[in-house]
Amino acid sequence: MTQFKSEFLHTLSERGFIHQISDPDGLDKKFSTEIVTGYIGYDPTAASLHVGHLMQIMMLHWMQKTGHRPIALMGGGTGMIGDPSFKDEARKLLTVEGIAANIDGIKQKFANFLDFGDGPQDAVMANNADWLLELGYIEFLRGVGRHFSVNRMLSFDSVKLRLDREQSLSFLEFNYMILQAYDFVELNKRYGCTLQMGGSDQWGNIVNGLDLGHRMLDTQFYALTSPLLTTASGQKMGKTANGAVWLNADALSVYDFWQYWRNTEDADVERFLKLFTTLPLDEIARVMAGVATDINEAKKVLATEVTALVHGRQAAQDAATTAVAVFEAGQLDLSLPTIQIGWSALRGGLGILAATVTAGLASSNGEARRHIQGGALKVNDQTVTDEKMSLGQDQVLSEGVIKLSIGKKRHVLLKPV
Ligand SMILES: Nc1ncnc2c1ncn2[C@@H]1O[C@H](COP(=O)(O)OP(=O)(O)OP(=O)(O)O)[C@@H](O)[C@H]1O
Ligand SMILES: N[C@@H](Cc1ccc(O)cc1)C(=O)O
Repeated sequence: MTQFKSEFLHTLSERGFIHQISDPDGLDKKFSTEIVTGYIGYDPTAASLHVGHLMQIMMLHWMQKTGHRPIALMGGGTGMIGDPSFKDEARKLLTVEGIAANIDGIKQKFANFLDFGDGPQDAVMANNADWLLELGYIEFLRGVGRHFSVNRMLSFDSVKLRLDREQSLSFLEFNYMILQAYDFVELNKRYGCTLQMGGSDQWGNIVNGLDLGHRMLDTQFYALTSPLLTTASGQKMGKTANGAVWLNADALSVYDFWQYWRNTEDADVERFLKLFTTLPLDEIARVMAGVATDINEAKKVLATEVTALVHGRQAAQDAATTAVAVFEAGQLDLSLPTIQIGWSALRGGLGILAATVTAGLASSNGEARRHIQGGALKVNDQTVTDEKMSLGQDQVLSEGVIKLSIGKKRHVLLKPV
């Protein structure tokens, strides 16, 4: 591990955030001697950010914690195009209304991690729609486009895959790199920003910005990327069989979010404590020292700390309490994720396959059937063996709900209304 002198790079390095830096010594010196302004961009591709983005948010958080100024950039303009980096096909084009709604959805979470304001170390929220949407085409090509070599743009790994497979890379997508590079220049003009960070898939886009800063402003910019995380078993971090692990509670319940972390593989616990919590390293060492007797305690600390950062301490503690009630005391806990169903559906008899899909515990009847065949599906803690079973009023417990479970850890309450 490189020994950095600045608190920011030292912190990032010892917690496992650094994949690549464009000029490590120069950047270290800069962080040691001045307040640095740096940014990360987030395209509004969904109404919530997911756990993959969390690492990128934590980097901004550490920037501010160590006395620097982070910018969270919403990609209201770049979201109109879609970043082709390492994607094997074009993303679906988002509508203008969809982008606005997604930005509303993802914006709020940043306040849990950053303090926004007008002071020199206060975080800034910007939106590249403010400058990208009003660019004049010819003027832009003459002012910015002339600095880009198509030959070089085609040489980046981020687009190689498409070209090698002879899959189409539209001209629209090909422009993405230039616009992200231009954002860097614009953020420098507006806020004195000299650093761009992102996941390692962003390297190509970021170094294009470095070149453009040099050519247009004769200013040195810096790039810092984090590794793209995979779990110990090789899965892309943040994606589960049921979809992404969203940060917004209306997209994934706080309880399910807590459970995701509680289910961390043993080999990932320490790494994730460093990346996704703000616990000091000596505290993490203390937590890990207890692992020899019970790694589950460390997983609970991880789950509660990450959930507290993302959803607040109270919600995290409630989720932890619910989990204890559900797994350790075997009680029915009414704060489990609950889905309302009509009484009329229940009176007519609700097929177990449809009920499992409605509860979100399977994405299709076929998957629900496989859960039953594997002995994983339970109704009110009783294993279901008959896929023709139907749920009726008899299954409604005194608490007014029917409990559906897959295995020991996924539970949903169906509440007839
Ligand atoms: N597993 C991860 N580890 C670290 N950073 C990640 C991870 N996943 C995503 N990111 C960061 O978040 C940004 C957005 O990622 P990405 O575009 O892959 O997410 P997405 O919108 O959910 O797309 P998709 O589902 O198509 O992969 C990336 O540029 C990357 O920097
Ligand atoms: N390209 C980034 C988002 C981004 C957008 C604009 C920027 O200036 C920087 C980054 C991503 O796909 O995650």
